[in-house]
Amino acid sequence: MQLISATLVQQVIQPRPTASYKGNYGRILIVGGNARFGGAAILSASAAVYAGGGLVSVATDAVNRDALHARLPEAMIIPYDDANLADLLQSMTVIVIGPGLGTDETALKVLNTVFEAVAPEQTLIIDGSAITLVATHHMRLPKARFIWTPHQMEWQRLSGIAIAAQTPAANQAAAAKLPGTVIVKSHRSEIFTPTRSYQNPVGSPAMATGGSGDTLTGIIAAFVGQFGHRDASILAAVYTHSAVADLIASDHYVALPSMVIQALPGYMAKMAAASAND
Ligand SMILES: NC(=O)C1=CN([C@@H]2O[C@H](COP(=O)(O)OP(=O)(O)OC[C@H]3O[C@@H](n4cnc5c(N)ncnc54)[C@H](O)[C@@H]3O)[C@@H](O)[C@H]2O)[C@@H](O)CC1
Ligand SMILES: Nc1ncnc2c1ncn2[C@@H]1O[C@H](COP(=O)(O)OP(=O)(O)O)[C@@H](O)[C@H]1O
Ligand SMILES: [Mg+2]
Repeated sequence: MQLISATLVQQVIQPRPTASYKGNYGRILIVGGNARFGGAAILSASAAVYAGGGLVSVATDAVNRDALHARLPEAMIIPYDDANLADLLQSMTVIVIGPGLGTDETALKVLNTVFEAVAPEQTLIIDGSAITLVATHHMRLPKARFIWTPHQMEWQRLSGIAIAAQTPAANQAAAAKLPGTVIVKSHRSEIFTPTRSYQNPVGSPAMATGGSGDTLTGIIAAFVGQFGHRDASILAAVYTHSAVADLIASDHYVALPSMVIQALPGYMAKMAAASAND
């Protein structure tokens, strides 16, 4: 299993071309946030904006509108039960579904809408409640460029492998049965692409707080939106999430998701400058 390195991150995060605009950096839709877990969608969307996503929209429970606008005016909003959701989905580069979505009937309906609308060239990041829904309802998967981001319990539900039996070899075999890339999150997350496996060498228990995984989904979405859907973009996103948290944890006991999000543009500027100096 190969370790992800800072060098790879510097290769991925390049200075932006002068002649570019928001349309060059990805159209991202975050689908999630029910009445109870609105914060998860706000964190995911905030991470996508602060990690450089060009245009970020959120499909969420209507009750989250004011909080999202107040916290993140850069994001656009649509209620996730709006009849126009299917049309909006078709214009996206990257779709994240699951942070705070919940697992009730509304959530299942929203997930079905996304599965019906998604096209093969679109990136679909499946996280949180959406993983639990796919696992419990044994849902048929559409054609798309999948990225799965289960924590160990979600991975147990999806793969059938008990947490204690989640060895790299067992995880790799189960990941190979799923389309796309699987990120099995833990204190040392493992990333399985269709052909290779990697481990994230950074990160700490300062990240062990609700919302850390929601934040990761937004960073992955922004990196794929800006730097293309390739293994390097996904690996660099995983590393960046933890490396930023490590910087914060050097003088803070906890690296809260909101703190990580705030620190993303500064970290990315340093990586881009390092890549420009190579
Ligand atoms: N601010 C918010 O609105 C937040 C909403 N969240 C959302 O809440 C929904 C439920 O997600 P949860 O992950 O809380 O619930 P889950 O029920 O999916 O997983 C939590 C359960 O798994 C167990 N577990 C074992 N190993 C674990 C591991 N390595 N990591 C995490 N759990 C492990 C826990 O003990 C617990 O019983 C998701 O949609 C999620 O996105 C969470 O992200 C927390 C923050
Ligand atoms: N002890 C730890 N060391 C390193 N990273 C951790 C640790 N605990 C949690 N993380 C990271 O935090 C994130 C947690 O994701 P998840 O459980 O989905 O959070 P949530 O759903 O609450 O947002 C993952 O990226 C995981 O790798
Ligand atoms: Mg999660």
